Amino acid sequence: MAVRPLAVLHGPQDAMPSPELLVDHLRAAWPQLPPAARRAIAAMHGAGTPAAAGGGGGGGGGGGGPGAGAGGAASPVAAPSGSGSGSSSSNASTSASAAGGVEGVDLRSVVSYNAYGDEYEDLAAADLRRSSSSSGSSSGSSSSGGSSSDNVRSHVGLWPHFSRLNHSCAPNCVHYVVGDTMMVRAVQAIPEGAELTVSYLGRDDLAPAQVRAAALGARYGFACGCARCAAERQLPAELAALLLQLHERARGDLAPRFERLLASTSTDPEDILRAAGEAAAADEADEDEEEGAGDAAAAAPGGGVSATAVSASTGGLTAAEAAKRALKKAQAQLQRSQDQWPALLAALEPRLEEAARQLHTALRELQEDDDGVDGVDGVDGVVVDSGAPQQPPPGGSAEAAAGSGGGGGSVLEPRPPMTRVQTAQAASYQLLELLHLHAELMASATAGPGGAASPARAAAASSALQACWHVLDAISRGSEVQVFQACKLLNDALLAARTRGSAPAGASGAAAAPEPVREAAALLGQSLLARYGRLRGQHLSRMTQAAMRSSKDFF
Ligand SMILES: C[S@@+](CC[C@H](N)C(=O)[O-])C[C@H]1O[C@@H](n2cnc3c(N)ncnc32)[C@H](O)[C@@H]1O
Repeated sequence: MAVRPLAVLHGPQDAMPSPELLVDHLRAAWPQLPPAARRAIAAMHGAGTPAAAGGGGGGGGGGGGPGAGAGGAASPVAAPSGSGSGSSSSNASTSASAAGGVEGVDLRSVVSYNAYGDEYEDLAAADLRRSSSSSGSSSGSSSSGGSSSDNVRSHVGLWPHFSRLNHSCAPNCVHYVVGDTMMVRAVQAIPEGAELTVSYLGRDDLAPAQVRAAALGARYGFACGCARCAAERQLPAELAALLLQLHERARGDLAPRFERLLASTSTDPEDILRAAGEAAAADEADEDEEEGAGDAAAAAPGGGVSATAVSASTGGLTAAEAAKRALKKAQAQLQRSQDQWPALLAALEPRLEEAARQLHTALRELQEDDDGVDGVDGVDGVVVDSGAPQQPPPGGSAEAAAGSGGGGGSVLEPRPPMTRVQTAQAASYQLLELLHLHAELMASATAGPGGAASPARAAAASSALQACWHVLDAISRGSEVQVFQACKLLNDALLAARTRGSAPAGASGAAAAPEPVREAAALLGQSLLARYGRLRGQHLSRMTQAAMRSSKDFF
C-alpha cells in the first residue's frame, strides 16, 4: 500500500514538527479542503471524541502521547521512541486538514489517535530522494525548513487507510515513509480477510514484552493481545529476566557508546579512538567500583539465571555470555600488559565467531518464515492487494527466490516462530556487544607509543560496529531498504577489515572479520531478495532496486 498524506509536516532530521503544529495547520487549512478530504478526516478514529485531558497533540509520539489513563488515552499510530517535541522550522505541505471542533471534528483528537511521526525517514530512501530531486523530479512537497544539506527529514502527518491499522507486536506488515508517502508492505503471506497490522513501537520493536507493554500502555493506553505477547508471557521467568537484562544493556549502555562512536566517525578517526577510549575508561571505572561483587555478577550473567536453563531455552546464550566475560577480562588484562594483546585477541576470536554463528543460525531460522511470501503489487494510491496472488517475477527474480531456498542447507530444529524472534534478538544483542568489546580491545591494543592509535584500524573497527548496529536496527524496523543498506555497510566494513592489512604480528586471525558475520549479512540479503525480488520493475521496488544496485558487489 502506498498512501499519500492528507497532511504532512517536514522538519530537519531529529527535530520532528510537533503534533500541535499539525493541528494548527489542519485547522487553518480546513476551509480549503476538498469535501472528500474532510470526510476522510471526519471518519478517522477519535474524530468525534474530545481528546483526553491534557492530551491532544500527542500524535506522532511527541512527548509520549497524552497519558495512558484508564479511559483510553489518545493514540498516535506509531511513536518513535525518544521523539522530540516540535520544530518551528518545519515546512508544511498540507493538502487537506480538519479543524478543532469544525463540523464536529475534533482535530486534536484526530491527530492524537492517528498521526504518525518520526525523526527521520528511511535513510536509503532519503538518498534516493536526493538523487531523484537532483535529476529534476519532485516528491510533491517542497523542502524548505532545514538547510539545503538537510536531506534526511523528520515528518509528522496523517495518512488515510494507514491510520486504520491496529498494532501488533508481531505485525504482518511494516511501514515507512519515503518522501511524504507512507509505504505499507506485507512481510508474510496474509490470508484473505485477515487483519493487517503494523507495529506502533518504532525502535522499541525488539524490546522484551515487559518493555513493550509499558510503552504501549503509556503512549497508547491499550494492552496488546498479540501472539508474541502471549508467547512471551509464558517464558520461564529466568529467560524473561535475561532478555530484559540484555535489552537494558543494549539500550542503556551500548547505544550511547555507539552513538558517540558514530558521531566520531563523521569527523575524524582520532575522535573515534577518543570516544572508544572514554567508553572503555568509564567501563573500567564501573568495574573497579563493582570489584568483588563484580566477579559474582559475572559468574551469573542473568542475575542469578541458571546457565543450564538459559542454554536449554535459547540454544546457546551461555556461550556468548562466556565470550563476553572473556572479552571483558581480556580488556582488563590488556590495561596491565599491552604486549599480550595479540594473543588475547587471537584467543577471543573463536568466541566471537561462536556468537556470530548463533546469530547466523537465528537468522536462518527466521528466514524460514519468509518462505512462501508472495509479492504484493505496488500501486500508487491506497489499494491493498490482500489476496496477494502469485505473479511471475516481472524483472526475472527466479534466482533470488532460489537463493533463499535453503540458505546453506543445514538442518534446523523446528522452533515456534516467537522463540525464533527472541533467539534472534538475543543473538543480535550479544554479537553487537561482543563486537563492541572486541573493537575496544582492538583500539586499545593498536595504540602505539604515547597512546597514538592507528586511525585506519580504529575506523575499520568503528564501521564494523556501525554496520552491526544498523543490521539490528533494520531487523527491528523491517524496512527492506534499511536491511539492504545494513548488509551493504556490514559487507563494506568486513571488506575493509580484511584489506587493511595492518594487523600486527600474531593477530592476523583477530583482524579478519568472522566469516559467520559475513554469512549472516548474506543471509539477510537473500531473504530480502526473496521477499521483494518479485517487485523488481514495479513502482514500489525502485528503492529496492537502487539499494540492490549499490550492493551489487555483495549480492
Ligand atoms: C490509529 S487507531 C487504529 C485504528 C482504529 N482501531 C480504527 O478503527 O480506526 C489507534 C487506536 O486503535 C486502538 N488499537 C490499536 N491497536 C490496538 C490493539 N492491538 N489492541 C487494542 N486497541 C488497539 C487503540 O485505541 C488506538 O488508540
